[in-house]
Amino acid sequence: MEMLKQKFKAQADKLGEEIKAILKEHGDTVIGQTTLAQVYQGMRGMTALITETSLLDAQDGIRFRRHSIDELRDKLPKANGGSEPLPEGLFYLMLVGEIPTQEEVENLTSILQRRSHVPSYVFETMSALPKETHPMTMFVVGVMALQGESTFAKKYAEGMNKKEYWAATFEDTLDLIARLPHIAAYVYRRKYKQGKALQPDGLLDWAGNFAHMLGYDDDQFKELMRLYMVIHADHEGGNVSAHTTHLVGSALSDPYLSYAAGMNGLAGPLHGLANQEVIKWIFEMQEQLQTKEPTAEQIKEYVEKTLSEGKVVPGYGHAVLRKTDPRFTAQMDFGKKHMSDDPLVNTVWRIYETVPPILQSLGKVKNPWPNVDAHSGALLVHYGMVEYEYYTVLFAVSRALGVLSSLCWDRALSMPLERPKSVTTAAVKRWLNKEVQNLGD
Ligand SMILES: CC(=O)SCCNC(=O)CCNC(=O)[C@H](O)C(C)(C)COP(=O)(O)OP(=O)(O)OC[C@H]1O[C@@H](n2cnc3c(N)ncnc32)[C@H](O)[C@@H]1OP(=O)(O)O
Ligand SMILES: O=C([O-])CC(=O)C(=O)O
Repeated sequence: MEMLKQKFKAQADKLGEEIKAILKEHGDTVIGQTTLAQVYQGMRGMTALITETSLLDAQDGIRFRRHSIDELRDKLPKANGGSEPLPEGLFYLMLVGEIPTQEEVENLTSILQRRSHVPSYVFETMSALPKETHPMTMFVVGVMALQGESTFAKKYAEGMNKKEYWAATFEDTLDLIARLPHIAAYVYRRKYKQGKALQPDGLLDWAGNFAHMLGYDDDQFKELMRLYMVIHADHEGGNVSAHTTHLVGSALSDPYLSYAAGMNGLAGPLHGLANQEVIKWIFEMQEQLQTKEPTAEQIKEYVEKTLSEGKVVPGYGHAVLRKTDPRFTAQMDFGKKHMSDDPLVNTVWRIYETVPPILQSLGKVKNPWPNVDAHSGALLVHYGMVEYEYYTVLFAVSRALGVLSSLCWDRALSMPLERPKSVTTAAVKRWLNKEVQNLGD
């Protein structure tokens, strides 16, 4: 742990110096223009954030420290006998910018195991909620219950020096990542498995143990969990969950508060909740059509019905991507390898052939291609995890790796309070009518 922490600090000090030099020489350089449409329409395409852990290309998709998903699947260390990357390795990569060795990943796995204890009051807090509570709500309540454990919050209350913020954030990050699978597994077991919690297996890796605590001991499911935890971890800084975590963290809210805030954003249907919406939508289609494998023609009609009811087709479209999401493709590859004759997985692939031309024909959808959420549920259902309301919790556990390593960077680089300017439409009108010189006067 000390080695990883020192390595991170050394990288952060180096980058901090480079940023100082960049700002000294180029601080006044204009990087783009902002239009009124962008301000009114969700700030699409407006470069306004620095996030070190990953970068999204509209055509090629996400790269983590310049490594594509295919490269990660190839280069990151694997579990014994496995072929999918270990998410601990990706976390290491996002933190320090280097692909770790097998030994470095194994060390990180054991550090996380040692920090994974969750106090019983956290489970008691979650169990006070009615069983019907949405799993994401239970999960975030669990995270919030744990907030009293924050090293950052304790040290801040004791008068911590600014120079120590990064170290306290680092401690909280490791603690929280170590504990999240336990909180998440508790939610699943309580809601769907009569509250029968399963003991962790200290010999397993972080994702393998998570699968085990959920109650899925199939080796292939463990492999799926490793892949799932890698591909959902980060998507640069502007997505709702990453941006929210960063924004809330900028007020020096501790990592527990910041992560919980971000996950409330992930729980929205246009963001992470879309994965549950996809399977719900497909199950409803199967029920309405009375078939497990609808034809392309039947899917087309169902899509048109969805659109005519003023709803979006879940799992399709993206705010940045303009091609099929490589996270979709990675899951398709996993499906072809392990379950190519599964009817639900085949339906997902048939939807992929059917939906893009329909969305394209609307003339307004900027990206008619599938995103990560279009595929994930069908793989989970294959192994028996049919409780789709739970899926976003898996996403949330994975997303912790990205947003929390980013939060470490935020504090190590002394990122300031985020506070952009807003204006009213009345102010916009005054400015357009030339009644005032500057927008916002
Ligand atoms: C992990 C993730 O967060 S990935 C995204 C998960 N979300 C989904 O899959 C939900 C379905 N998709 C969507 O709602 C959108 O594509 C979003 C939210 C992802 C992106 O939104 P935007 O950047 O605003 O998309 P875009 O600029 O293409 O929107 C233009 C129009 O097309 C519509 N559109 C976009 N995607 C879809 C879709 N999948 N189905 C139907 N209509 C769509 C928009 O609703 C909008 O319509 P409007 O002008 O009548 O309001
Ligand atoms: O990038 C986005 O806006 C949404 C997304 O796919 C993610 O956060 O994984």
